[in-house]
Amino acid sequence: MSTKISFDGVGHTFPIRGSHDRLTALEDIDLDIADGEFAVLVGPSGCGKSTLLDLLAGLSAPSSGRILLNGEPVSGPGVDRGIVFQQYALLPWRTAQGNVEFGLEATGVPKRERAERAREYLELVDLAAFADRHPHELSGGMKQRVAIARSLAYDPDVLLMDEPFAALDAQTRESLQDELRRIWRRTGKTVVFITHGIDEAVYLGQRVAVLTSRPGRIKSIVEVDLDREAADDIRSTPEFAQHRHEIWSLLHDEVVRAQEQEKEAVSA
Ligand SMILES: Nc1ncnc2c1ncn2[C@@H]1O[C@H](COP(=O)(O)OP(=O)(O)OP(=O)(O)O)[C@@H](O)[C@H]1O
Repeated sequence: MSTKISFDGVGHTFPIRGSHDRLTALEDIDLDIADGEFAVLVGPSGCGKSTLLDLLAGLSAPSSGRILLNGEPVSGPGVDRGIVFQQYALLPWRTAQGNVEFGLEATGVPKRERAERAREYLELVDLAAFADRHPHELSGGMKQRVAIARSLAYDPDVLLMDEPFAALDAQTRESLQDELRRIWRRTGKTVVFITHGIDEAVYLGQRVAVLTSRPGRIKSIVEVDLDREAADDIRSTPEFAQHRHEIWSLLHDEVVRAQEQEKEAVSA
């Protein structure tokens, strides 16, 4: 399968307030993601996951190294990448339909086609019946489905998801995980998904990249090899538990180190 995204020696630093030093958030990230792959990034708090996604989204430029999308350096945001954040970022004064159409307005899709396409993507996330509702009339899970529909409606190549289900209750999260896998299989998009949840990573990812504590580096990449047809409840199988434990073990030391870093930062 062809490579869709390449992180090639990517590093990123931020200025530290009141100091001439800089904080190294990411260091020497090398990672290739294939066209159509579902890649998950996990790592301790503050290790640079969101920074990595922002760089891929083109919201900022890496301090070192380069990021290639379809072989071309990322030089800014583009409609080839859809982003879904933890917070829904929906426009409160627009209906679900209006929110999905909003993404299409910027891309110059004619009005009638916008309405049709928004309808189609609301159907894809099972929300056609709620097209006329405003965000305050929707549950958290529904809002996040609208956000996913909005990102998919302008047909990006790549879907970037930064802890999109973190604010949801456990049942809603699991049903959205199923829905996302179904959408991914149906659309063939490349997905880069950030999470704190090990179960979520194993359930969703074809590969899970585990990052170190700050500065974030790739510690290990775990291939998730599950026979999803074999069990109704895949999360309770021994294979699932084995993958879960492998990632947990890789993360454990990094989380301890990240907590120490946090304590040092508070007492500095
Ligand atoms: N604009 C900024 N200016 C200065 N420091 C920043 C900035 N953005 C992020 N950082 C720092 O860079 C490091 C990485 O942050 P980032 O948000 O990418 O981590 P993360 O892994 O996504 O964390 P979490 O899992 O808690 O969301 C943190 O130490 C953070 O404080």
